Amino acid sequence: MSHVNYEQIEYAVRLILEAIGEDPNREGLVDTPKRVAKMYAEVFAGLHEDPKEHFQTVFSEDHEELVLVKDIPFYSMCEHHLVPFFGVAHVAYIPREGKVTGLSKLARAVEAVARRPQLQERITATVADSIVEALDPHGVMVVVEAEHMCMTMRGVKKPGAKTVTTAVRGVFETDPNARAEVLSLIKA
Ligand SMILES: Nc1nc2c(ncn2[C@@H]2O[C@H](COP(=O)(O)OP(=O)(O)OP(=O)(O)O)[C@@H](O)[C@H]2O)c(=O)[nH]1
Ligand SMILES: [Zn+2]
Repeated sequence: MSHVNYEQIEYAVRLILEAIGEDPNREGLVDTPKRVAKMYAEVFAGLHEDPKEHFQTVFSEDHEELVLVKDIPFYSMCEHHLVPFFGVAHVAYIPREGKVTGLSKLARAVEAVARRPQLQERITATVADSIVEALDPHGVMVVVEAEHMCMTMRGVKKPGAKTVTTAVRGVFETDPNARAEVLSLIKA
């Protein structure tokens, strides 16, 4: 179910078009408010989603070694300017006592958290914390690399600049070798 108020977005977009000096009734723009409402419903669909819900698929597999899903593409919207930032997330964890989740669920959690007005740091930390809470693993490490359109197409205008954020929990906080292993696997 969508929590988005389509009519309100349509009304607001019409106002913005007027405010920039456009004619919202001209042919090319007449359906734009509707399209934008539909797009916002899609790109903000994760707002009321709890990423932990995705970790209900748990396999009792006796694997207490590193699991890394890397290069998970994501698109999000920066909460300051409501323009996209996008890149890849790498999610690593070390399961405890047979609590191994489905690999796709790590990507689903990234997707749920990215589809909100966001900060890159918050995506990184929320994904890590949701895995800790749901699976109680030995450790979690999340690395996110992204390009922010608010830094490329406007403002400081630095296309190509990449922001890298990390969140480490459990053994990754205390063991530099564990962190180094993940980083070398991400680079490999
Ligand atoms: N920490 C953090 N900052 C972000 C993120 N996305 C965008 N920003 C920054 O948010 C800041 C907002 O700064 P403000 O000074 O309030 O807004 P502004 O005048 O539009 O800033 P400029 O982008 O420098 O033109 C900018 O420095 C953006 O680069 C993010 O995910 N994390
Ligand atoms: Zn921004």
